Amino acid sequence: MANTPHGGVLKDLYLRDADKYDTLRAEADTLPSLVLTDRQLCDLELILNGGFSPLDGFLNEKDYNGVVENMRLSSGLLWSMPITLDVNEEEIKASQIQPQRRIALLDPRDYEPLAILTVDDVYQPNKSKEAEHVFGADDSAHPAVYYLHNVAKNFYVGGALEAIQSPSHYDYVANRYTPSELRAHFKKLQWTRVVAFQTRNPMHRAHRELTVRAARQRKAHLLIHPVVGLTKPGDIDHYTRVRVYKALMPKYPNGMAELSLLPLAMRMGGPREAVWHALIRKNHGVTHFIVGRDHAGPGKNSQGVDFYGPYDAQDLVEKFKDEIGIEIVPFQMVTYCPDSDEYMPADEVPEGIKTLNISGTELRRRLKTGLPIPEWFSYPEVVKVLRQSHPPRSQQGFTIFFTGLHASGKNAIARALQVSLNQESTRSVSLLMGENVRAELSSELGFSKRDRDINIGRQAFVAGELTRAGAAAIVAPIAPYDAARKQARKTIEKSGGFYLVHVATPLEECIKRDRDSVYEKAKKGEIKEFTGINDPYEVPEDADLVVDVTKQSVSQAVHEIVLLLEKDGYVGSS
Ligand SMILES: Nc1ncnc2c1ncn2[C@@H]1O[C@H](COP(=O)(O)OS(=O)(=O)O)[C@@H](OP(=O)(O)O)[C@H]1O
Repeated sequence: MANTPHGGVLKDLYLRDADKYDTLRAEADTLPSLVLTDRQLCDLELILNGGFSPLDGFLNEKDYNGVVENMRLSSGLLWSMPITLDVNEEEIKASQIQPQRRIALLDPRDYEPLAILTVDDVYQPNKSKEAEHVFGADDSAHPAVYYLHNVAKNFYVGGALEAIQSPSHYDYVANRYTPSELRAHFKKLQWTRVVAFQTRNPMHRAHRELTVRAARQRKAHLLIHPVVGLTKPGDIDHYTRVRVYKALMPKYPNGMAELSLLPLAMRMGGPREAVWHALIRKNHGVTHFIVGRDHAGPGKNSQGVDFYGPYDAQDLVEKFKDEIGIEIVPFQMVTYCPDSDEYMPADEVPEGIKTLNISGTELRRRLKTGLPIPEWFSYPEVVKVLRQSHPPRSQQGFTIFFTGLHASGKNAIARALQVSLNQESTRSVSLLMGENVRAELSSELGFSKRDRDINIGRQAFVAGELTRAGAAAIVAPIAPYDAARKQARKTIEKSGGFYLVHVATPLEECIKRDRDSVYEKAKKGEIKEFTGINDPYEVPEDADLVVDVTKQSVSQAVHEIVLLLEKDGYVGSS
């Protein structure tokens, strides 16, 4: 028998409201609407499918205060995380949000109506108090506290929901189970004791050993239940992680474990989050839940100290275990003992026995540099997936962003660099020359500061996309403004390497080299806003390389760029 939902009844609002679909769908078109944020969308999905039972809407002020202050809803039921619908004043006005009003809640990706909210109240939270009580400190080094103060809007709207439809998913659809579906699945499999494992990271051998030990100890089956909603900023993307989980699943004995993806928006709230996670798993029908060391930990606070103690989460779930109604399986991380070639819980390793581990940082370093990842640590199938998503520098994209005056030689160097890079077979090389860009991408733009900034922004966007796809992008605009260049660096660095090369050939030399006599025309006033003559050029102080064709040949300049790329591993290594 699957576990009883929290509060006794699974609040599957899809099932409850299925008969009213046509009416609710038609009503939604007549109502004021609110477009959900990404976090609200995750929360809504779990309210509608019963994952957050007993909630059947976003918290009103009374429930919110109870949850913040005492981890209790006004019904007295335990609930540790405030699930709130934050709005701003404009939205309150535009959607006429006030008690008794009905509001259609829209999916931010396609504006489909997902639910109708009947407003109970609109209230202004004390965010610092929420931070202190829920997350333990009003410190923006905590990602949820940062979100609270910098992203969440200033008013919360409470009220019950009626379900219209679930948000559409286009990835790993077959692996997404609602609580009702999972309960039916367990029934079909005749699973009565199920231990769930929560994760937001790739899984390796240690996790497989840990979960199998938990299942063995409790004579239970295993549910691998990773979060694919929102996790900690900087985490490995969920596409890669799900590929990893799928590669790992065949390593369990047949019939022992199932994989289901949870569209949860994590808060990294440590102890309170562990209680929340346990309640969510209970709603999914699970009977046992693994809580490890530093469960859902956000890392260090602004003083460099961990927000929570390593066992705070285990302690809090233990304190409320009767009310949570799911058996908690506390777990030490298992560690590898090379002498006996086995994994053991860290606290059971006899003194003097050698252990090995590879930290997340070390793993990222090995992926980045292409260094081997030993088989005792992970499965070759898992490593293959990670390597595909984290190719070594030699397979990553980069952008060489030239800046310099007209006729400085940047075009000649850019063309020569393209030819030189074409010798490598690893990536395609795209050259965005100023004149081509002006003809194809920015044909309506002139040379005002605003137009130049737009022009650079467009090139940065294209170069960023090429870089992300693993190509080498060479751009060669004048790019006279520091702020626009810095913005370009910011845009492109998100996708791969970025190098600013200043072609610093002096103006007098550029004028001498100018075969079309454009500088002459500019001096005579025939061309307006001409860089170097009657428009500024801000010399970069952050160039990764400075070249000057009065001091070096084109081929020497190209060689210096290649040396720069080689130093960082983009060319020349396997
Ligand atoms: N007013 C004015 N100022 C500067 N440059 C001018 C101007 N009018 C036309 N041109 C010619 O336009 C070419 C490309 O300019 P860019 O797109 O690189 O300029 S910017 O980066 O947007 O500032 C640039 O050519 P290249 O330097 O050969 O790329 C200029 O010759």
